[in-house]
Amino acid sequence: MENSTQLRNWLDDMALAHPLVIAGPCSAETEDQVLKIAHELKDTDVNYFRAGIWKPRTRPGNFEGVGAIGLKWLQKVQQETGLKTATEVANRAHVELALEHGVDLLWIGARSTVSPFIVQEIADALQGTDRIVLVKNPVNPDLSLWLGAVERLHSAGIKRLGVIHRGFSTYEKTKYRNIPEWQLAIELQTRFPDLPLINDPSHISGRRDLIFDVSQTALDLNFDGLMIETHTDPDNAWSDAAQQVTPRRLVQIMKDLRIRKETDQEAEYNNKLNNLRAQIDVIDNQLIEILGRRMKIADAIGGLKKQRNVAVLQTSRWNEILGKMILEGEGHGLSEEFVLKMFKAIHQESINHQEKIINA
Ligand SMILES: O=C(O)C(=O)C[C@]1(C(=O)O)C=C[C@@H](O)C=C1
Repeated sequence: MENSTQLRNWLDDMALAHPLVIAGPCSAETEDQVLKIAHELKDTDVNYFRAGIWKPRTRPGNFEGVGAIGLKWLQKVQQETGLKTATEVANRAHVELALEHGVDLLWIGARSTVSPFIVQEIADALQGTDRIVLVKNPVNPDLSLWLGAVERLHSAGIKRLGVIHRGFSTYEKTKYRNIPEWQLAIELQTRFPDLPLINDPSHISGRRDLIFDVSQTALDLNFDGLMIETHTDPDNAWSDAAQQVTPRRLVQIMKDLRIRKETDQEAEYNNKLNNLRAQIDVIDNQLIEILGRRMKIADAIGGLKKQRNVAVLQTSRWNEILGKMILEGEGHGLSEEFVLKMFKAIHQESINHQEKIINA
């Protein structure tokens, strides 16, 4: 699959004055609940009403969705509010039922995207559909797996495609439920600049107080839309209670978000920008040159260690460097996270250099 401006036709055709908004409860619970939320979202920026019908849960025994009856409630949403509808599909039977019930947008969840077998089954069932199909990132940060799923749908003749960034599972304790790894979304945009990219701040955050900031970051990174879980009584939701917001809060979020344009033609802005970029170019070249010099010294250390048969990894020296550099970084406005990442990469490169020398 190649990038093509046609990939964004379905989104451009909507001619929206704001990012695409998909909102609604994590799960459809009852007909009343679905319709109540939909009516509250009717005259807002919301374009698609979402509700989970089949819920993939981490452990059995939790609420696993109301099943096919919920699709009838989504039809009522269309009739009563004029909102288009969206739901997750995870196998052929889900696809067939969703298509039969006129669901306008279908998405493949993170736990399905990891399995090429499941994705292929869904692609085959969707063959040639004109519905919009979005692919959530796989739970692990694997861009090829994510794009591979999109490719399977593309090969099945599905033209109205897009992706949803919902963050990635991690063993580490962080403030997020699923860490965003924004670099991956940036790389995806570099490879497929025209593939519509939606952010799911609800699953990244896992808690409602982070949703605004995650959404703003997404818009600052040129995302095309947001999928935000919305419930009239979030605390008593049957699934994902902590991360859902009320329709009122959603409206406020949309009002407060600053929507940025991709670029600006104004002369003075461009002059200043070019000047600053020229400064960055000079510094980037210096960085590369200086890192090259550091590696030459590492090579010399490798030579010394070879003579004396000493191990490459020197943990205490390494910890000493890290501690010093974190403090140094702080003084220059650099976060600990960044300094750690950067020095881990430098250390690894240094080890690779020495490995070559010591084993030559
Ligand atoms: O000081 C050393 O012994 C090195 O090999 C250099 C260096 C580094 O790049 O700073 C690399 C590997 C060691 O684990 C510690 C530090």
